[in-house]
Amino acid sequence: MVTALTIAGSDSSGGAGIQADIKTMTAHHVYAMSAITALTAQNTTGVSGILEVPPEFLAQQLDSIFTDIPPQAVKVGMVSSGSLIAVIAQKLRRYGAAHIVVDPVMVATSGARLISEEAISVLKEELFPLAEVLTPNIPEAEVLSGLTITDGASMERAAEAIGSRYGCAVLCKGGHRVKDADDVLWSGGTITWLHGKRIDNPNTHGTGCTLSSAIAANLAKGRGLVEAVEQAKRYLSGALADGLDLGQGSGPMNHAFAISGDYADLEV
Ligand SMILES: Nc1ncnc2c1ncn2[C@@H]1O[C@H](COP(=O)(O)OP(=O)(O)O)[C@@H](O)[C@H]1O
Ligand SMILES: Cc1ncc(COP(=O)(O)OP(=O)(O)O)c(N)n1
Repeated sequence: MVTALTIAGSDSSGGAGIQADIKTMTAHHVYAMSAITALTAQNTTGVSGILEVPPEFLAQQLDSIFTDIPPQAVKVGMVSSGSLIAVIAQKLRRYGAAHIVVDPVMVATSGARLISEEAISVLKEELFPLAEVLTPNIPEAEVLSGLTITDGASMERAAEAIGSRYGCAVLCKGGHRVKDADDVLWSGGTITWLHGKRIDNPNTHGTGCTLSSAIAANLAKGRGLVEAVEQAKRYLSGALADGLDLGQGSGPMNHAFAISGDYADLEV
């Protein structure tokens, strides 16, 4: 079975973070493993608390995983401190991890800040150079590139600036656009637009986590980057279009939209 690992924070409401990643990888028939960086007390209306794991314990989780079931791809999500990022980079290097997707999570939809200022510089120095692809949303791409993004051309410029600086591909996500949901991939000097119809659904909690873990699942299966991103976007759009409506704020998507869940006729 194809295997993948998510290194991210736990979302108690199940729509983002580790929970979204495991659901997404499972929906792709990929065996999902996790290394938890922090617990969040969170629901669809906001984040009320964050409890980071000690760096030594994150290291222990990563050693346990890599020495037993090596993942064929790794997704890195919320990592709030520089010391945790340094541990991740050291372990990914040591074990020669392949197909690393880094979602530079900074702020949740609800407005909660999920990374410290010092951690952003460690992210850039230690983790970005190991990544196959980074997946910033528009505000994150602005922070990382130092450019203002107002349209498709400036999304392309920001993706190129980040990608050429850190030597990896960059998917600048367009969920924060108004009329469409077009994302742009910059990879080795080539621009590929992934056009997405804007779905009229206010429940977008965890879209970024879901997209990045779907990309990791597809890379783990051996797909090339462009195809992995295209397939991931298709999955994300399906989960969003399913129209799940839970909670009082920006709710989660239906990660299981394509799974029947009916095993009555299964012969065992
Ligand atoms: N309303 C929407 N309709 C269709 N796709 C969307 C919508 N909102 C977000 N997306 C898609 O979800 C993915 C995550 O994007 P985005 O919301 O920008 O990331 P983040 O969750 O990190 O802020 C992207 O592929 C984006 O185009
Ligand atoms: C534990 C945890 N990790 C990440 C996020 C942010 O999720 P993301 O999909 O990037 O973005 P939003 O959907 O929240 O905009 C989170 N909330 N919790």
